[in-house]
Amino acid sequence: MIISVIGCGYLGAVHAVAMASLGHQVIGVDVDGEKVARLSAGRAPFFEPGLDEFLTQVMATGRLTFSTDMAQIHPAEVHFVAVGTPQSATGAADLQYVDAAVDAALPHVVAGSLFVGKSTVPVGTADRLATAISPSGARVAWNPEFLREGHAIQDTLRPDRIVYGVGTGDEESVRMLDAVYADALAHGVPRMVTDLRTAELVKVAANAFLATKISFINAMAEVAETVDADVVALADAIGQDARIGRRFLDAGVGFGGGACRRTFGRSSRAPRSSAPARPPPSSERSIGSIRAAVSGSSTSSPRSSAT
Ligand SMILES: NC(=O)C1=CN([C@@H]2O[C@H](COP(=O)(O)OP(=O)(O)OC[C@H]3O[C@@H](n4cnc5c(N)ncnc54)[C@H](O)[C@@H]3O)[C@@H](O)[C@H]2O)C=CC1
Ligand SMILES: O=C(O)[C@H]1O[C@H](OP(=O)(O)OP(=O)(O)OC[C@H]2O[C@@H](n3ccc(=O)[nH]c3=O)[C@H](O)[C@@H]2O)[C@H](O)[C@@H](O)[C@@H]1O
Repeated sequence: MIISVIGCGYLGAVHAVAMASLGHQVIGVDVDGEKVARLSAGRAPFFEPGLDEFLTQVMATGRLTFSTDMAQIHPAEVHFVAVGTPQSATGAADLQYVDAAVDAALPHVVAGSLFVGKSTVPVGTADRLATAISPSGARVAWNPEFLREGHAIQDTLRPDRIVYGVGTGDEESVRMLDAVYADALAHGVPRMVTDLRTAELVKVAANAFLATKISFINAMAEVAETVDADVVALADAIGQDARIGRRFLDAGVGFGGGACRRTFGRSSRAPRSSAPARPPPSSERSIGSIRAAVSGSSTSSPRSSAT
């Protein structure tokens, strides 16, 4: 297939090279000329193990190019939107880059092509974009990304699941995404088809759950410290329970990754030096933070404020 990737940062650059490695023709577009120049020279603008070598190898096939010129996306059948959605001052995701990218792309897309959102967005974003995009004859799907930095290539080529959020009865988008992900699907990667809102919420829920695990083990670390117990042994022991699992149960200074912070705000735990211990985030605060991430607002309910 012919694919465009709009936004070639961490997610987009890895996605672009991974898709081209599978035989797709890929054009990556970014507003950052320096980033495009580096990628075009086969050098990643960030460190990800193996990415420079992978880029060089795939670019030699002629199937992968990068540009700052949005007009280059014209022949693409599928446009992945992978621009940043940083946390704004209110705690909500800032969607200005998503909106600007779609606005810039629209004059160049052909009827029947498909916008596929990969950026992490508040619920309702895809519906809103679909309204703006439909006059062009293009459609919208949401395909959240779960890659881990440091394992980004492997996670992109062989994710543990693929989620397609599509509009009601939109079989054509499913067919097109199946063609994009044919290799992973042929290797047994599970794929789930949901509505647009569920796909957006799946991503927020996954990050919220991971943040909850870290917050929990950090709270247990404080308890363990108080009673002179060993939190690592504790995590090993409870992690043996298949219902709990050992992963994401390493106590530390609290979650600091971009996505977990976007869901929950600041770090879940102060450094040990800030004793006395303070309680973990209350369920009330956690749910409030999830609401903000879901709705794009720190105060309103998910349904009422989704945009
Ligand atoms: N980095 C990660 O591990 C993961 C990121 N995500 C989500 O993916 C999205 C992107 O994240 P990253 O790649 O980490 O961000 P990033 O900041 O590395 O990359 C974003 C890119 O978008 C470009 N951009 C901004 N406006 C543009 C426009 N109008 N047209 C074209 N390009 C434009 C920027 O120049 C930048 O290169 C975010 O929503 C993030 O939450 C989701 C899963 C994993
Ligand atoms: O949506 C996203 O963008 C990404 O969000 C998270 O990634 P991220 O928030 O960037 O950071 P992680 O590397 O997952 O780690 C979060 C933080 O928690 C800490 N952590 C992690 C695991 C653990 O057991 N304990 C712990 O303290 C890490 O050291 C790190 O500071 C998810 O792990 C990714 O799968 C997801 O794709």
